[in-house]
Amino acid sequence: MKQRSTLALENITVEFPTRNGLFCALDNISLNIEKGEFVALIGHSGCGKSTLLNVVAGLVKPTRGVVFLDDQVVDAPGPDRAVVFQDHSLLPWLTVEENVRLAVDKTTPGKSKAERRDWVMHNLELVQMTHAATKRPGELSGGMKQRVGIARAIAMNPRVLLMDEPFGALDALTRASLQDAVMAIQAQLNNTVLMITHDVDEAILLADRVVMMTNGPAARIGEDLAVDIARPRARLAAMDTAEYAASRHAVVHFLHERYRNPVDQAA
Ligand SMILES: Nc1ncnc2c1ncn2[C@@H]1O[C@H](COP(=O)(O)OP(=O)(O)OP(=O)(O)O)[C@@H](O)[C@H]1O
Repeated sequence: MKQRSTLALENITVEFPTRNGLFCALDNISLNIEKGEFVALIGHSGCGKSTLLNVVAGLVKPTRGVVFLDDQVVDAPGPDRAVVFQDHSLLPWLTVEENVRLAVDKTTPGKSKAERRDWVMHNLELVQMTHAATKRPGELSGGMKQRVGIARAIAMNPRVLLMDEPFGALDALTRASLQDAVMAIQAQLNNTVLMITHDVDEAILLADRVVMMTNGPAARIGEDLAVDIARPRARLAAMDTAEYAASRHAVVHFLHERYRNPVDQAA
């Protein structure tokens, strides 16, 4: 029998009850992600990306279908799947260090206090935030808060990192610097990642595969594109490759020709 992928979504359908009856958001979606793979999920607003990520996070129960993580059924939130949201969701009354330590305390109960502190600082170092360890979120820029959110997620040592538009609220330069940080961390830790983005360049630069969703209702996976650009990927050099241009063309064609934004179509 064929072995299941590390993360296996099998025939996921999500229907939401609404005042006008059932609304089918996702229709029979199957997706396999291997250990260490970085998958970007892209599609127009409202197609169902967050719903799919929330199913994997255990925050939305599928109407039909099953999610397996290392062959175990996933049907509730758990520390094996850390989520980074667009809004960093740090606790404002705790320092940077305390915010990360909260997650570490929950997920590594066996470690001594000193070990946990070292682990917190190690993860802050990965996102280059040790200098701000004693600051509170209110004293940080948006990009810095998002770095701490990423440190908190990876400090949980999750089997899968789920990112829902993690850089969506940042300006272009800060976004680029965070993308570089995530690529560096990925190269070091070999995380398994599912990331939602609206940004074609971000998807291609970061991901091993770009999974494109059709417009809802009843969204499906329209195309699953492997991005064959060698790693490590230096931004400018990667963008100059023929593979980058071909991948970009495929995604733009999908989003703006085959499955145009339903808002534009209605105009
Ligand atoms: N709890 C709910 N009840 C009813 N409908 C819902 C619910 N949650 C989501 N939907 C609908 O399901 C569809 C998919 O929503 P979802 O938030 O997953 O889309 P998305 O692709 O993440 O959008 P965006 O890119 O704008 O964040 C939308 O039409 C949305 O209105």
